[in-house]
Amino acid sequence: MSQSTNIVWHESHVTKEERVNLNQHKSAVLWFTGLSGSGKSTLSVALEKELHAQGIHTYRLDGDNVRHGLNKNLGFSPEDRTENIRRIGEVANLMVDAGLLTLTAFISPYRTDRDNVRALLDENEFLEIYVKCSLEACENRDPKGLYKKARAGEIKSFTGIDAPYEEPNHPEITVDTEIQSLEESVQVIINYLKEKQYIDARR
Ligand SMILES: Nc1ncnc2c1ncn2[C@@H]1O[C@H](COP(=O)(O)OS(=O)(=O)O)[C@@H](OP(=O)(O)O)[C@H]1O
Ligand SMILES: Nc1ncnc2c1ncn2[C@@H]1O[C@H](COP(=O)(O)OP(=O)(O)O)[C@@H](O)[C@H]1O
Repeated sequence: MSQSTNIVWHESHVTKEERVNLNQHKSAVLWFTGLSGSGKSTLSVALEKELHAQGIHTYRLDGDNVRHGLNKNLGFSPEDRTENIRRIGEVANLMVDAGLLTLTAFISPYRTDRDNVRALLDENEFLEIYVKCSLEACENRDPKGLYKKARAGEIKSFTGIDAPYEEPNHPEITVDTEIQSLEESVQVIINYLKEKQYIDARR
């Protein structure tokens, strides 16, 4: 990869802290990770709707706006998945700088890749949310019919079938979508954000 030289950082006259003060809530990344079909998209969409209704400035990154655009040159090899997550981490970092509660919904199967994104951000700005769901249940849901194709050998290197998924060791939040309803999972996350004062408990 080519490296740019002679690049000078130009400081902004509006800081992240000033943007956060204006918004009256903290900025951070809510990083959803889990198997395909575990509920990352469903949950992040529902959570964003709720946060928006409470006056929180949000943005959601997911396959639709990333793998069809910024990362459309990437596939599903281990190297491409790593690059996918690296770029998403950089974009999420910019969004946090912009003062947003940023929700990301990617399988992000490798612990090291997720930890590298965590390391990019300031302390307490990366909240790993493990969307827990057994492979069996994800496969039964199969909302896009992809597990069926993977089992038939039509899709290679499918996460959980013939590509790995590394569970988080110490996620800030775990939701189990086999046990909890969508509404319960959303409430667990909202409660965490209030308890840790990312958002005002009186909202
Ligand atoms: N080989 C393979 N493995 C896993 N997933 C596959 C694959 N091929 C296509 N898809 C579809 O792409 C979605 C996952 O993209 P991500 O960007 O989240 O993947 S990763 O984080 O880079 O691993 C994933 O979407 P979700 O079901 O929303 O997770 C699938 O719909
Ligand atoms: N408790 C739950 N939480 C989230 N999704 C659920 C739950 N129970 C069933 N589902 C269903 O599981 C599927 C999850 O799909 P999706 O959100 O696309 O997952 P992912 O983004 O992780 O691939 C959806 O069809 C959703 O309706």
